[in-house]
Amino acid sequence: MHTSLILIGMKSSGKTSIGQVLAQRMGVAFIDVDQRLEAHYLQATGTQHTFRQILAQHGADYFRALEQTVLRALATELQTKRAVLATGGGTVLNAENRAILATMGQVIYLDVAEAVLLPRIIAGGIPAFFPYPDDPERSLHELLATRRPIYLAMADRVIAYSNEAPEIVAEWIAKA
Ligand SMILES: Nc1ncnc2c1ncn2[C@@H]1O[C@H](COP(=O)(O)OP(=O)(O)O)[C@@H](O)[C@H]1O
Ligand SMILES: O=C(O)C1=C[C@@H](OP(=O)(O)O)[C@@H](O)[C@H](O)C1
Ligand SMILES: [Mg+2]
Repeated sequence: MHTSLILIGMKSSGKTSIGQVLAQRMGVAFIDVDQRLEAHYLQATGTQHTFRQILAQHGADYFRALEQTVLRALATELQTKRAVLATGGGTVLNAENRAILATMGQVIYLDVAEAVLLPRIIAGGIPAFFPYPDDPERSLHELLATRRPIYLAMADRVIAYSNEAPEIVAEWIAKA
């Protein structure tokens, strides 16, 4: 079944915020890979941690393995359920993850300029995966240089926006 909408894009591009609004508007379930990862971690360890804490404490390899486990389970779940799925910014870096996402539905890339992303990311706190913690601008620039071609190649649709509210962007996605 190819009816779910999959949101991909850089950290703070609005996948979670827009996805929630979009799912409500469409009357379908909202699923966030990072939230599922937190739930999986809680079940496995008995400890309640945010996805940021899991990444910071256990490192990227552990985080990516957990993310893939969650995605494999979601592939089965979305065979019988229509949803808006918000991925994490790095979910599509893995080839198997990309193949799984492609089976789930229409992939939408939220393409947001660096100048818009940077203040959002700084406001949220520099993520553990940024290569230069003291230079978020350079970190973001390098990450986007690597990731943007992957996001573009994987996307069925590209939604470019800058400071429009999640409600507005959700409306564009739902109407097109
Ligand atoms: N359209 C938007 N306009 C302004 N701020 C936004 C918008 N979308 C998200 N944000 C802010 O950016 C941060 C990250 O948003 P989030 O939805 O978690 O993005 P993602 O899931 O892509 O990392 C949050 O603080 C959120 O309030
Ligand atoms: O870009 C990334 O590599 C990541 C983005 C995060 O999700 P959001 O893009 O929803 O913030 C989360 O999965 C993790 O911190 C890694
Ligand atoms: Mg998110």
